[in-house]
Amino acid sequence: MGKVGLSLKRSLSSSMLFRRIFSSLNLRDLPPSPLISSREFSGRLWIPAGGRLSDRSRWLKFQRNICLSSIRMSSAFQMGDTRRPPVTADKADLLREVEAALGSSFSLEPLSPTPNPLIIVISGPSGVGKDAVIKRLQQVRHGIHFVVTATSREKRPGEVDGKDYYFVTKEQFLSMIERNELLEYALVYGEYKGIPKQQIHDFMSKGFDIVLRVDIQGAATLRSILGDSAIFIFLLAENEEALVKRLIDRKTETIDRLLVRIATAREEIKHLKEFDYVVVNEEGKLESSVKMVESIIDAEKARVQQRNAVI
Ligand SMILES: Nc1ncnc2c1ncn2[C@@H]1O[C@H](COP(=O)(O)OP(=O)(O)OP(=O)(O)O)[C@@H](O)[C@H]1O
Repeated sequence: MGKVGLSLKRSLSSSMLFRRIFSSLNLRDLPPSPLISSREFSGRLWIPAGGRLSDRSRWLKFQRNICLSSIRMSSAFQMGDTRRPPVTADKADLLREVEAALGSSFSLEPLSPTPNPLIIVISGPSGVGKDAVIKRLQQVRHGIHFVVTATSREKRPGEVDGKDYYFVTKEQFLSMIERNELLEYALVYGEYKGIPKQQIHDFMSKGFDIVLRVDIQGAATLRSILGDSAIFIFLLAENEEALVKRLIDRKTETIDRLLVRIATAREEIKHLKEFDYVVVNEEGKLESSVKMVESIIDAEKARVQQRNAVI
């Protein structure tokens, strides 16, 4: 079958273009082509002579011709040509053509380096919701490891050894200090709390982000050890009353301990400016607080100058 060339002016709108092709070919009853869209036409299009296609096999042949001519057109497209390159139905063929023209194949290596694992320090006054936020964060986000803190305090109802804390005796804790196994430790309300180093090493080497939960005093110590290589997040309640109500609701505090925690919280809030971020954990809005922490982590992952925490 001979061929005639039909020159399509690029200035024609896409609807005009299609109307023109379809009216010349009498194809109104045929299904629309899955292979081409009117936007993809430019330059010269080849169609079978005669122009009347009445059955499906001829229609498919017609589509094939369009593809072939489109590939031919893409060969003619040269660097420096400001026209949009024609898009073929077979992207793989076009890709190979471009690679051949450049004389090298395209790399599949990521264009940006893999972000470093982060150390995220979450701190804030007692009862603000540190445990609650971290627990939920662990449920919704993969690739993070919450370092289980060792503590000499009594286990609270519902807490699980090795999951919430490593519950150890005071003697056991003191021997961990002696063996230099803790990144940081402190005596808080008469009880020891400390961060085992080994867990951080193990999980960072596997690419996990590390979440540490410490009180304000612990955060200050970690800042002196880690400097700007870690992210420091201060968790706050929306106001003092909400904070106290939360502590009362928890039913873990005697009135004396409550008073100590409130006085301490008032002092601790003054340290806010030493942190990188503040997240307000509003009453009944735990999910939003967790989302905010996630956003901070995501933004840190997108930093051009990555933090580089080394323990
Ligand atoms: N956004 C919130 N809305 C309502 N209640 C909350 C919210 N966040 C936490 N809580 C509740 O407040 C109480 C205190 O939370 P949590 O134990 O997590 O605080 P914490 O900062 O870890 O305290 P501590 O430092 O004393 O261990 C818990 O009963 C918890 O379920």
